[in-house]
Amino acid sequence: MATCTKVNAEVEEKDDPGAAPYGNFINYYTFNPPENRLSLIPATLLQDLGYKDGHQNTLILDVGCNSGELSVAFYKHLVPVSEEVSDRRKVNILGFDLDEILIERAQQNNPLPSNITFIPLDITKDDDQLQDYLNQHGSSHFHLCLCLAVTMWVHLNHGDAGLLQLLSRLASISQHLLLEAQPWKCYRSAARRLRKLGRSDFDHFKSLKIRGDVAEQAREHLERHCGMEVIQSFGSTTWDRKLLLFKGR
Ligand SMILES: C[S@@+](CC[C@H](N)C(=O)[O-])C[C@H]1O[C@@H](n2cnc3c(N)ncnc32)[C@H](O)[C@@H]1O
Repeated sequence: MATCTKVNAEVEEKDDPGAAPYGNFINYYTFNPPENRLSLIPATLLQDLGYKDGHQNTLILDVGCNSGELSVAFYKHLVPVSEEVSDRRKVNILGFDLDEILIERAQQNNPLPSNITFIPLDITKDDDQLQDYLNQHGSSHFHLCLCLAVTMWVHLNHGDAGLLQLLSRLASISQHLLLEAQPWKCYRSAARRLRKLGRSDFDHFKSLKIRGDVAEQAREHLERHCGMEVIQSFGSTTWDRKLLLFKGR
């Protein structure tokens, strides 16, 4: 319990979470630094998934990348600076977020613009940009998709159907999916924060049928309806959230 509540307390002090109804906190990485997740993910992940030896081009998608710090740190974690330039060219990340200001910051601070691209995009809207990116890179899918700390925001703002559509869409364009779903206690905290600010509740909070163990229900959907299966669990983050790796069957 402590982790989520602590974070929420910090958020309440540092900025106005009511102004971040999509989880688009302006200083997210000051209270959840990339290391919190990266310490659980092996630096050999791409080799482990069979992507580095002779693979032409490895494409990674970072869903809801906020200001891009985790995308950059993830890239550096998996592709060490010491590697040959030709190897670096083979791994590309596309990070996107619905918040254009966060994406501008990500673009301005991007240390590897030939490998990492940031674009503004709302995943709940039909958009050709992901397909365009895949076409440009001559691939029919992303090899690895990161969906970290995003599911709750799509769920609260777009309901059960929105959450399931998000998972289905990501499964349809990814070979592997690394998922960190926020647990139910975070939903309650997010809704409480909004109420405390005198704003109306998230549109869907009270009517959600997917509640309780959200990560488990996300897993069931991916396995039963999207042709994916869990191949690894990287344990739980310091915020008590599971990091699950799925693979398309
Ligand atoms: C809590 S932050 C997590 C950032 C990052 N994924 C991480 O784990 O470090 C959630 C991010 O998801 C973004 N987001 C929420 N709904 C989205 C949507 N429909 N499309 C794209 N981004 C979205 C928010 O703007 C926010 O930056």
